[in-house]
Order: sequence, then C-alpha cells, then structure tokens
Amino acid sequence: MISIENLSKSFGPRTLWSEVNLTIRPEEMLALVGPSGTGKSTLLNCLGLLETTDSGRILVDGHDITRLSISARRRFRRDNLGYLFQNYALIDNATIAANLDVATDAGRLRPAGRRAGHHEALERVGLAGREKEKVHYLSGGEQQRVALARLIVKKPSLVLADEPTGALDKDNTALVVDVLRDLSHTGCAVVIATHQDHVRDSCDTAFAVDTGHLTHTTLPEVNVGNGSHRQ
Ligand SMILES: Nc1ncnc2c1ncn2[C@@H]1O[C@H](COP(=O)(O)OP(=O)(O)OP(=O)(O)O)[C@@H](O)[C@H]1O
Repeated sequence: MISIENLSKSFGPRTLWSEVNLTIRPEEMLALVGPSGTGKSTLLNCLGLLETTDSGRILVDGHDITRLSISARRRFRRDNLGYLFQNYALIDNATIAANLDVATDAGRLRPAGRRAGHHEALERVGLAGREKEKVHYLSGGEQQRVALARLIVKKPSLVLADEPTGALDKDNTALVVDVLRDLSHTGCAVVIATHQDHVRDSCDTAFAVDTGHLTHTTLPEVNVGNGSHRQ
C-alpha cells in the first residue's frame, strides 16, 4: 500500500501541487490526469525517487521512502520499481535479449537460453523469436513492447508509466493497457500519467493533479485525494 500524505512540490516560486493526499493499493491502476504542465510527470518522478519533494511523506507499506539514504533509494528503485516511458528508455544499441537481461541481471547470473520467463514475456508481447534483434531497428510500437516485456520479467511491485501510449497506435495501446492490467492482477500497483481518455477509463481510479481530486474511482472508500493546486 502506498500512502501519499500532504505532499507538496515547487520549482522556485512556482507551486505545482500542494497537500496532495492519495492512497494507491496493490493491484490498483491509477491514472494521473490534468492539463499539460500541471505536474503529472513530476509526481511520478517523486514516487520513483527521481525527484525530491518539498514536504509531506510517501509511505510504502508504512515506511517513508522520501527519507531513505541514497543507497537505500537505489535499492528501492532496483527492487521495487518498473518504468514505462513514451520514449521507451531502452538500450538502443543492444539486442532485445540484452534489454531484458538488464531488468533481472540475468546476463551476469545465468547463461543465455536459461533466462527465466524471458521467452514467455516476449511471447506475451508478440516478439517471441526476435531476441537477437537490435532495438534500434525496431518500430516505436515494437520498442514499447520490449519495454513491456522488461516489466513482465522484472515483476516490480510498483510501475510508473509516463505517457506510455502517447506515440502508439490503437493495437499497441491496447496491449500496453492489457499488460499493465495483468501486472496489477499479480499485486503490482500501476500509476499512469496520461492525456488519453480511454487509457484513463481503463484504470480503476483517476487523480486530477491540477485540482488534487479523484475524478473517478471504481474502488470503495480507501482512495481519497484532497490536495490543492496553485499555479
Ligand atoms: N527540474 C525542473 N526544474 C524546473 N522546472 C521543472 C523541472 N521539472 C519540471 N519542471 C516544470 O514543472 C512543470 C510540470 O512539469 P511536468 O512535466 O511534471 O508536467 P506534466 O503535467 O507531466 O506535463 P505534460 O502533460 O505536458 O507531460 C512544467 O512547467 C515544467 O517545466
């Protein structure tokens, strides 16, 4: 369970959002919505400990992750987080297999061909048999499918997805949403910053970063967002 408590963030004199309160449950898919520039990516980055917060707490299973040491932050990211970005964030000059190895350190731990779950993950995203292809030759949709396969093999407990379908066609968008839903069914919390209504509507809950309120939720009670926003 992730509890965001009274979280605030400014850049210089500009307050992006303040006093954000939000609970994200395991198995929940939460959409972060709101106009461009209101701080959706920044909130994702705060959850991923890539950005500092000004005040407030982010409790993961009761522990405030904003107070972790640098090495503990690194461990938290390595052991718990999976990322999905609009620009895929893969190692361009490496093969599909090597990009999956990075997620699990399998390249160091196991000989090729015995990498647990890699074949199944590539099958799930329609890329079985293409392990040896270099990522930079793949289409955008295929690259995002590699990034999805990387999430499947990593099995994170929290996925942070920043506009993951922004550059994709309908079929690839549907695959991204389906795979994220599969991950949520394994107990993973999924947070997606999106401008796309159909992606938002595929989520259990949507939180409007500009108003600090939930715009919809299909979940009972627990999730309460009551922050305020100032420009
Ligand atoms: N490191 C930074 N230093 C200063 N300003 C920043 C920094 N990072 C982001 N910003 C500003 O914070 C604001 C929010 O940015 P952010 O990317 O979080 O918005 P967003 O809601 O995700 O936007 P979009 O929907 O366009 O992706 C923007 O005005 C951006 O320029």
